[in-house]
Amino acid sequence: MTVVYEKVALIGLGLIASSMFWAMKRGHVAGHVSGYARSAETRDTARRIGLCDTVCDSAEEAVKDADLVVLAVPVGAMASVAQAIAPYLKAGATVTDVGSVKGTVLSAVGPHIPQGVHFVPAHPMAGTEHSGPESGFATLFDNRWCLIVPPEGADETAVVRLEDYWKALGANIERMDPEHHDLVCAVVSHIPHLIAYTMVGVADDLQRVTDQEVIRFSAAGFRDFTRIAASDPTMWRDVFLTNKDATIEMLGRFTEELFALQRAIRTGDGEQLHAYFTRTRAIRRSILEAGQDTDAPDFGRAKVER
Ligand SMILES: NC(=O)C1=CN([C@@H]2O[C@H](COP(=O)(O)OP(=O)(O)OC[C@H]3O[C@@H](n4cnc5c(N)ncnc54)[C@H](O)[C@@H]3O)[C@@H](O)[C@H]2O)C=CC1
Ligand SMILES: O=C(O)C(=O)Cc1ccc(O)cc1
Repeated sequence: MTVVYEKVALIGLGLIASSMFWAMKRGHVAGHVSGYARSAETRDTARRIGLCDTVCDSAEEAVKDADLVVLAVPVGAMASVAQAIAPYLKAGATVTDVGSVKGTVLSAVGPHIPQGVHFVPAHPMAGTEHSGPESGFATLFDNRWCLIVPPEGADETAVVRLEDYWKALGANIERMDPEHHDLVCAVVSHIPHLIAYTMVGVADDLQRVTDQEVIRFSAAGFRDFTRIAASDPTMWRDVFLTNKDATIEMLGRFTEELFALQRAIRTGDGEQLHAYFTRTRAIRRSILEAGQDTDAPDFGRAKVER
């Protein structure tokens, strides 16, 4: 495979950045990868496991001469990181991010990007409940979607180059506008996480009256919820704080449906329940047919060979 960017800088060295690094190495997608993480402990870990060609002690040093700068920090930290690196960006470079929310990133990061530097946000629709520099693996993005969300008037050559980069990491790409992105992600990712957090919280409350039975007898469905509810608290706090409108809107629809099902149970309307569950089963089948089933229970996924 050919090198898409000669020098790539990764800011934030967690699950997504480390997976990008291993995928870049696998496909020879970048000539040189530098990395920076805020904590000295993360930088030490990165050096120990060979994550990045150079681990820098400042963001300034990491982005120097970079053709692509990837912001891979929680959404709430994107703007301050962009502000800090702005004076050191090379003319003609591209800044991208991998944040789970796009409207806020565009409005908060965009103003910090200097003239002559391209800004092309992106969002890989792939992840796990694990975080940190040791959780990444090269195959994370294989056959998964990466949504590309260019601001109005973005340079087409820079956008296509970033798309080529994500394809080289194994992903399929699709362009979206930020409002649509945030609505779609509220449905397919953000609300499901909120529901998982709530279900596990309810079970934890109940545990106090059921003498550990929730843990002892937990069935597969509940275990799937606990996997999702083990996701990084900082990352998910930021997702809900920055995708407020779409999540509130979708949560409203969700509670309406929940009340409808509650009513069907109370009134003994088996037909309605059966019809509903038949419809949702078909959705699962269509996901499997599309080959997007990498979220099936697999508690050892992060141990996949890098
Ligand atoms: N975890 C997932 O499944 C997915 C996450 N994302 C997005 O990717 C981004 C990164 O997520 P992960 O790699 O999972 O997170 P992570 O928690 O594994 O890594 C985050 C990194 O950012 C650093 N960081 C945190 N606050 C910072 C700050 N204020 N300044 C500088 N560095 C800071 C941390 O030290 C760490 O190195 C987030 O914006 C998240 O929304 C996107 C797709 C999937
Ligand atoms: O682990 C899971 O089930 C996920 O849903 C991963 C994920 C988390 C956040 C994103 O913005 C995209 C994908």
